[in-house]
Amino acid sequence: IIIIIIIIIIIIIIIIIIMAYSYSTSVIGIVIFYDALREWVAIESDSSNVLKRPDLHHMMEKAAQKLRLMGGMVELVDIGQQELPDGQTLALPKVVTAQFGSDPNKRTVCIYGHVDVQPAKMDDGWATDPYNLTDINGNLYGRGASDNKAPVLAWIHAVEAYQALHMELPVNVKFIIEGMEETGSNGLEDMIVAQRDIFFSDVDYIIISDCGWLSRRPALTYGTRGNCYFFAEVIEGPKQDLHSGVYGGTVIEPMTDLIGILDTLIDPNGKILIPGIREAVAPLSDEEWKMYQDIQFDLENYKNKIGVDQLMYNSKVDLLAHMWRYPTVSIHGIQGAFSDHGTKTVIPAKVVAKFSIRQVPNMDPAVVKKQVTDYLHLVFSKRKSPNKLKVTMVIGAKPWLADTQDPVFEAGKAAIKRVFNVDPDLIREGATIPIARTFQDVTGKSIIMMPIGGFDDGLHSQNEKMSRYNYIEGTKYFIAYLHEVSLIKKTSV
Ligand SMILES: CC(=O)N[C@@H](Cc1c[nH]cn1)C(=O)O
Repeated sequence: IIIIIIIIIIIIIIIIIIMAYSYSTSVIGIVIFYDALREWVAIESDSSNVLKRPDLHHMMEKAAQKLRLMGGMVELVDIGQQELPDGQTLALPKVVTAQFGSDPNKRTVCIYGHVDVQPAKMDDGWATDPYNLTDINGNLYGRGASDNKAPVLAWIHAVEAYQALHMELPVNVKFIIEGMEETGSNGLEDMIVAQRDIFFSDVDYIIISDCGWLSRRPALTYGTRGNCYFFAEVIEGPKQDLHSGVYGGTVIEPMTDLIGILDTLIDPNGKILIPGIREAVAPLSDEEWKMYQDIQFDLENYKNKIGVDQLMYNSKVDLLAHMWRYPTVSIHGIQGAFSDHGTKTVIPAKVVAKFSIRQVPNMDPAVVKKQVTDYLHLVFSKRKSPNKLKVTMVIGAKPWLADTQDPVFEAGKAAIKRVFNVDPDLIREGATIPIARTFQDVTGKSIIMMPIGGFDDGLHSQNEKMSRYNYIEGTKYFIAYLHEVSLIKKTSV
């Protein structure tokens, strides 16, 4: 009996030691992850604010240094200058490239991410300082936490995990990290073209983790919409703003012309009225309909999340289809309009409408530009206004769509199954990641989007966050993916 008791005590002690060890290592792991994200979020790398450009340069240096310390072959690639509206120029943040391993017998993956952020200030309505990562109930709040600093770090931690365990990386891993994503990835396309036969020559797959899940269920993303962004200016009206009491009723008002033509873009049921746009859209196949049907998505949750009682469509399939694979027109604003508090009785002399049309297969931004311009001029001419209309397309980003049968998606599904023990949703993204299509067109490589962001992370909004769960489990998922993607080689070579 004494011997049995001693054995039981020894077993209990061993169990306690193992539990204490695993707890302390997981705590250390969490602290390391947390500290890394805290340090990155603390840098106000807002690419839209020229005054923050030194912070952005610092952010790129910091990312490069992190990869250097891990033993990566790192370069900071100069991508030139940005031309500002006032004609001045400003150095673009360098693009960080890094490489871990160059074994020709292994697959090579290239991780794309960005470390610039959208603007954020307390006055916008943040509950905590946007640049001081704050942990509340398992959520890490801070600007850029989800978009895109934690996902970039999660990929870095995945490589670190192999290193910490003294395990050989199963694939060669490259990184391409930019600092201008939030303002249109200036300079990156030229860099990709220039590096096509150099940096990208041995890359098999390009991975982007710059989007989110649709629900609590992990997802793989196989498509994004593009975007054509227009300015419609009504000009050559009065030479300056006028008093509406004194001049109202005597002049043909630019704002009335503008509102009149804007109202002809889309009807109240969401039907785009510009001839040719709807006709170009690839039809919804039965297979696609079935895929949407199987996706976990709750319309009531969605309504609650955005705070509306009624949506444009009442069925899940219709809603998802209009979110991902049909075009839409959004009117964003009117420059020159009176928009302040108060009751200024002004007739604005010159107004510029900003609107955009999300692009889907098989739309072509060059064709859309002509369709929109011709249509608006026709509608405007019918008004017989003495004012002039000028239409310009300032962004023309194409949609991206991947083949979900590509082995790169099978590897993603297997990694999700391994870590989360569920089959992922295969989803599309209504927003635009212009560089995805550039990667596809320029390099010809397979692209996959592997989000780890939550559906409620508040990207670009107040109180952006990344949950601890998604950050940590997301890192495990990336570790598993590097393994799964290496198996593609074994079966197909
Ligand atoms: C991911 C994301 O939010 N992308 C932006 C990019 C964009 C498109 N047109 C202008 N900017 C988006 O709005 O989709």
